[in-house]
Amino acid sequence: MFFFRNPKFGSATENGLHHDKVAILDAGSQYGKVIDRKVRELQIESDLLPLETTVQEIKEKGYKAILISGGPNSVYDEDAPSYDKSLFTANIPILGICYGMQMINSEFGGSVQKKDIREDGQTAITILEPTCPLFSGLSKTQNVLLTHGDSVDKIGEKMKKAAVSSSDIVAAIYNEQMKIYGVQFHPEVDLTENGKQIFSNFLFNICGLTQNFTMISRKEQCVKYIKDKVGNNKVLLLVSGGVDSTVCAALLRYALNPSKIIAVHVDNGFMRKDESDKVEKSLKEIGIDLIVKKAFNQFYKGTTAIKKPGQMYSLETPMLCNTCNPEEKRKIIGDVFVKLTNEIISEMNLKPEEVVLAQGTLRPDLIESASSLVSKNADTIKTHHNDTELIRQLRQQGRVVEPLADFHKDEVRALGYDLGLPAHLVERHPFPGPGLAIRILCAEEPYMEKDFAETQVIARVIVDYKNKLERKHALLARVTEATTDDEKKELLRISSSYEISATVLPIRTVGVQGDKRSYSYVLGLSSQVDPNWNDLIFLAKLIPRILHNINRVCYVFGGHIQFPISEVTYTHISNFTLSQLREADAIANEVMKLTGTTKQIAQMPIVLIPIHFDRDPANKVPSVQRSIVLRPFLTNDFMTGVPAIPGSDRLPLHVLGKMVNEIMKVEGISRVLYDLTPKPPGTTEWE
Ligand SMILES: Nc1ncnc2c1ncn2[C@@H]1O[C@H](COP(=O)(O)OP(=O)(O)OP(=O)(O)O)[C@@H](O)[C@H]1O
Ligand SMILES: O=c1[nH]c(=O)c2[nH+]cn([C@@H]3O[C@H](COP(=O)(O)O)[C@@H](O)[C@H]3O)c2[nH]1
Ligand SMILES: NC(=O)CC[C@H](N)C(=O)O
Ligand SMILES: [Mg+2]
Repeated sequence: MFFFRNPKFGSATENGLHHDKVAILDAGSQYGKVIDRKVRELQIESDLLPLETTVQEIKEKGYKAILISGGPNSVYDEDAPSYDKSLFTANIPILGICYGMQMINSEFGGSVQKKDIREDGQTAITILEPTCPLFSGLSKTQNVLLTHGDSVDKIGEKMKKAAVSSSDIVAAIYNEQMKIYGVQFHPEVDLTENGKQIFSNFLFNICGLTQNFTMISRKEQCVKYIKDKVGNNKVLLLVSGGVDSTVCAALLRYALNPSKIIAVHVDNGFMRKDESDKVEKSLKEIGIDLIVKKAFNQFYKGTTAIKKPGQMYSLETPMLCNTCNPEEKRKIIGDVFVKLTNEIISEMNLKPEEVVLAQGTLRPDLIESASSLVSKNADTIKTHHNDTELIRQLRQQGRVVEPLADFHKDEVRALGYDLGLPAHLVERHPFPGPGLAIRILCAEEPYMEKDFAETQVIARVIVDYKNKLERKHALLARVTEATTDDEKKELLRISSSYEISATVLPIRTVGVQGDKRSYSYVLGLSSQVDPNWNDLIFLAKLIPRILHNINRVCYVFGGHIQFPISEVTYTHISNFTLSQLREADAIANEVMKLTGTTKQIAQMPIVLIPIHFDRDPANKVPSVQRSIVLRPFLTNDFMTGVPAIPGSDRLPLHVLGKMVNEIMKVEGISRVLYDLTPKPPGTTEWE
């Protein structure tokens, strides 16, 4: 079976020494490749293998330790992915992460259950066993990333509880003699502050591995890969002007004769204000002449064939301009990109079989799209435009060149500098290929399921905790049972200081919880006085933990929201909505540029949502007003991240105030919102 180890990157080393190797068994985590990366950063060779890999194979191939990743499934489900049960008696040290820990616990006779509390985001855990070798050298309290809905209930026989979360959920288990360890949190991501130390404790102190694996220069690996893949063909490179495609262009230039490279920029009509002109100029500066293809109509009226679950055949979607479903929008856009490249090839009188397609695809694009290139068990969080069905078919034919497919954004930037690219290109904020089209939240009717009303009530109990406690509100237990004593104290303090309103918005956005896609409501918080931002950040972390159908929490500027919201403004991608969003996006970016804020923030999606606030529900005339969301986001590798806190060095309040005031002047804008949600549970983009 073709699996995982990216064959193009082999396992070559410079020093020719024997290496201790680690097997990473993949249960479908969003972070499998991040585990691999962290292990390699510690100079240990690793291979990402399917979860069902047998102990025999692991032994034959000489792996000295096993890491089991997280994954979207539940161990108690009948269709949970299978694995070799003798893993745990094979005398090979094991570290199970999240789903991996839940597997260990069940295997040792313990129980794993879906609890009322979910934990998604950075949380403090307490180490109960200071002598546990996994936590050697660490202080009692650790900030870690948790993202799970299932939790260990009864601890497995022979296992000892090593740590608990602030919600008193088991955070680590172990058996020191058997060298078997499980952590509910994710030591591989940046949001686990001492993750590297934990890996180092496991790999060196517990497994006794030797640190001597050095990869050959990644630049040289890329060059070899490009030469092999392109061979005697020409290469048509899709250049958005973003970081990845610019670095990819520079790599192709470094590896190939320029006459072999056709660089195409597509102006799909969803770019930012004046973006395509700027891209053409800046690529010229680094010696790349772009063919610019204007194709607004092709995208706007684009369709694609999609096979839905239960359907026998693929059916053609409606046109993009009539489509609301974000996954369908993404698939149409991705496929139109491919159709366009075919047109360009024939316009240039080239033979399709003599041209390969190059893209600046990165590791997270493939992980989130659940590409079989990276995992068999992963859930699709969102289909990136550069990994749609048509692209997958071309890949199978060996016609796609993606030298950066094993990289994360921060690694691409390092390579960009290595190739001599200027900082203003390397440090650009990412901008998704489908552009503004996936930042216009389209809707024809409100999303209000059976749970809408109850969710609204519980959200109010949370933000008005003090009063609801005094009046012994009927749904109080939903909050008290899901919170710790410290959190209850915080809620009491916050709700005593000033009045915060909570309004569920009848729209859906995409998120990621426990390695699974979520697609659910947004909660808007509002207040008459200026908010305390740290309190709001606390609420934004807590609320999705109690209300799992809320995957995003925003602050809504402009005083208390006047009425509950039960309608949406009919919204599709159109010239008008595009121009509204383009204007708001240009304002936010200009303010960031003028105030030197751009480099303090990793990315700042600006999103148009079909919500008209403060509208008397008695008014039956359809609304034409919409709102704008700001999403200032901090991250390195885009797999996890946190919102920038207003008033911090990252985003001074006067800068934010200026953005909000200016955006409110855009025609047809009702209010401006600020997305306070970490990833997980909210992804960077809303769709
Ligand atoms: N407008 C476009 N024209 C041509 N190619 C595009 C366009 N948008 C995206 N692509 C292709 O899709 C790939 C993935 O897009 P993505 O946004 O992830 O990367 P990028 O635009 O190169 O960098 P960044 O993540 O910094 O925006 C690009 O590398 C490029 O090959
Ligand atoms: O080229 C792209 N095509 C896409 O379809 C796409 N979707 C998300 N993104 C970018 O990926 C990063 C992670 O995004 P999320 O946290 O929203 O999943 C962020 O940087 C997003 O902007 C895309 N880039
Ligand atoms: N990230 C994970 O591995 C999640 C495991 C399991 N699906 C849960 O939600 O608990
Ligand atoms: Mg881009």
